[in-house]
Amino acid sequence: MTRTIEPHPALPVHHGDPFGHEVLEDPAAFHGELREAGPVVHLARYDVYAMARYAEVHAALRDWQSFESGAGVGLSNFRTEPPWRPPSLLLESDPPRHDAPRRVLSGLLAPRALRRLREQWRSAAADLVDDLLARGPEFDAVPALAEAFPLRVFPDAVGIPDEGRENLLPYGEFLFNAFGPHNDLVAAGAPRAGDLAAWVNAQCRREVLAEGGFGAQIWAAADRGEITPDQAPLVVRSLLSAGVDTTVHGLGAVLHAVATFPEQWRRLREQPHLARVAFDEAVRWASPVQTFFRTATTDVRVGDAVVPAGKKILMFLASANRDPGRWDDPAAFDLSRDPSGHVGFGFGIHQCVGQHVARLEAESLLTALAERVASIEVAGPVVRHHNNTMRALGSLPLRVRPA
Ligand code: HEM
Ligand SMILES: C=Cc1ccc(C(=O)O)cc1
Repeated sequence: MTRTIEPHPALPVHHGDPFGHEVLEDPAAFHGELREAGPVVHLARYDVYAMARYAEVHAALRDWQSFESGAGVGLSNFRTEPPWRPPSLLLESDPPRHDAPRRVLSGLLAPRALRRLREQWRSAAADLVDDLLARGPEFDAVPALAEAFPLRVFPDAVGIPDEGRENLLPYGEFLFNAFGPHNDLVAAGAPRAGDLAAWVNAQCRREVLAEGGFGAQIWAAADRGEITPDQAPLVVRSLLSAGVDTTVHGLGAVLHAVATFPEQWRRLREQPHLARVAFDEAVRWASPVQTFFRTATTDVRVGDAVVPAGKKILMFLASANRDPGRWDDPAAFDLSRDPSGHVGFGFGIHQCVGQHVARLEAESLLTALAERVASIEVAGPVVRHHNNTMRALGSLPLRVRPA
């Protein structure tokens, strides 16, 4: 007999739609309403619970036992409806199933393991920026840099074939929309989802993966018994799922930030070592990954309220990253701030295992730009691209003045 739980009387209710175009275009007001309403708010439209303050989001991300990922980290509950693709062994798993795949990727994607890529990625960034500047001082940074650089370096690092790489961005686009409700964004991508998923799955097979790439290294971990051969393709799939669209929108965010705050670009040029902190500050400022869900494993008390077992909790990472209770002047992109502690890469056992890859991509591109470009300014309308989970730019027209 299913229990019909009415939301707890101490629980504020919000009737807005976090996945509607109004909020996706500019979520700041909605986030502010949720933070002011209380530590947890019932979103009546979807019968889910929202956490938008830094303190609760941070605490819930740490408490994987009360707030599990194994029922999916989207609106859909894997325990009541079939997932659209086999669940991830990292993102959509909890310990103990989560442990070995996580350990394997943590090793492969650790800063010391990425040192072999530094020189290659730096020169790839330099070539990309040289070619771009040779074509003139004005360009749309989304296709020219934010998309072009990850696609130039990451698929090769994984070791997938050249054929069909144009499927990577649309696959990620659909995946991140699919964490939300079946709205117009999911409907638009649904016709191609099966083919895109089939192509991605085919790139995870041992025989197509180039020697020395992350993919081949994952299969080698299976040979060593660190994961099973059945798990290996799914772990490769995690890289192809999480490793492209996220960095595209992370780079878009940092380019948007330095063009919007030109005095910060000047600081970065004076102190090039700030490239890394600039990226983390941009991830805090924009939160390319805006939200993820968890599922309550028991009736969980949050403040005076109780989130009933089995209910979904929407964690507003972007709101936590701009919570005035945690950050001074949160809407400012400021390189003198210490952004550590931001939840743009999550926190706890599921914290982004690819964050060092993302940081190396950003450091490579920002360094190449800082050496060649004296100033960057927005040169036209900045157009947002709506996605149920990601904060993304459709177009970022920039004008640069060469150094
Ligand atoms: C700016 C770029 C990126 C952002 C903002 C980002 C954000 C995140 C966030 C918020 C999570 C936590 C998910 C959760 O708690 O449910 C996460 C997990 C993850 N990320 Fe990233 N990510 C980025 C780049 C990457 C890259 C480049 C890779 C692969 C090379 C990657 C692979 C993963 C994987 C596999 C997980 C799941 C980890 C686990 O569940 O143990 N991410 N990422
Ligand atoms: C942060 C997004 C993300 C998406 C997919 C996966 C996965 O498929 O494991 C992991 C992280």
